[in-house]
Amino acid sequence: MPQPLSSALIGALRELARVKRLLVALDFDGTLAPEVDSPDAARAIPEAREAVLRLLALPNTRVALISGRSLASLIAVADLPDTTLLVGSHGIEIRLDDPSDHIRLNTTELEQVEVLHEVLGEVADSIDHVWLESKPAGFALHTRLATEHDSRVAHLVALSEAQAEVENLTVREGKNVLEFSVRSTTKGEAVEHLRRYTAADAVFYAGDDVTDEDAFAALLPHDLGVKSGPGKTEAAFRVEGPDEIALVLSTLATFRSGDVHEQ
Ligand SMILES: O=P(O)(O)OC[C@H]1O[C@H](O[C@H]2O[C@H](CO)[C@@H](O)[C@H](O)[C@H]2O)[C@H](O)[C@@H](O)[C@@H]1O
Repeated sequence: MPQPLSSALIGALRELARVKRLLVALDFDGTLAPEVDSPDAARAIPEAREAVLRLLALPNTRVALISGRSLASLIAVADLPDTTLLVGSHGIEIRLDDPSDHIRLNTTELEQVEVLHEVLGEVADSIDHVWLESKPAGFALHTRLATEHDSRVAHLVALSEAQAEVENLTVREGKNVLEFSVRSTTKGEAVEHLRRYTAADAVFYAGDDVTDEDAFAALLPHDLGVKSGPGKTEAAFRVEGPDEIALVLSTLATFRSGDVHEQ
């Protein structure tokens, strides 16, 4: 059962629902989907999925997922209609309305990915319950099931060895994960890109992790940011987790369908 939303948040959602063109941009893990031990097993809770489908069906309303996952992994776990705009790998991979667009790494980047694979693979192989998730432009070193000590060691060794081998590496820390990428983009840049692409008059963004802070920072005064769960944030509002995010999204869909009919 979700916690009720504050009246301030309900008021802000009512205001936001009135704009002509709205972009609803959402993080996936920890926001629509509760955290689980195996990334492949993560799914949006039914109420969140239902609310996303309602928003997707509304006119002048675009829905985007902006995730740290690779695009392929995001497509598999999100399982949403093709009208959903998708951003994977923290902004590196983008699937808009033309699905034929794919990330192409240059020769140097491809070599760097290979070096990273070797270095990080050795770290993962040598520490219990540490494993490597492969992405087109890098890797996520997962330590969720490792002991706290092993996790710290894995992060330290991986960081120093990867940085020694690959120049200008982008490193991001998430929940029980350290991510290495040979390209540098942020969820904030993704929000800006999607704002232009959809010609949105306002943006709603919800996210739970450190990398979502780039997206919150890219919001403008008339946009609305909602943080899912604990941790420092620049978002204007915070709710407890995916159950409450689902309620936020269904409230937005309800307001927006009313406002859309009045237009
Ligand atoms: O930007 P997001 O959509 O929040 O994706 C961030 C990372 O999510 C996945 O890892 C996290 O969720 C897993 C499933 O709940 C969990 O097992 C892991 O500990 C978390 O770090 C995904 O595997 C990563 O690639 C994403 O970058």
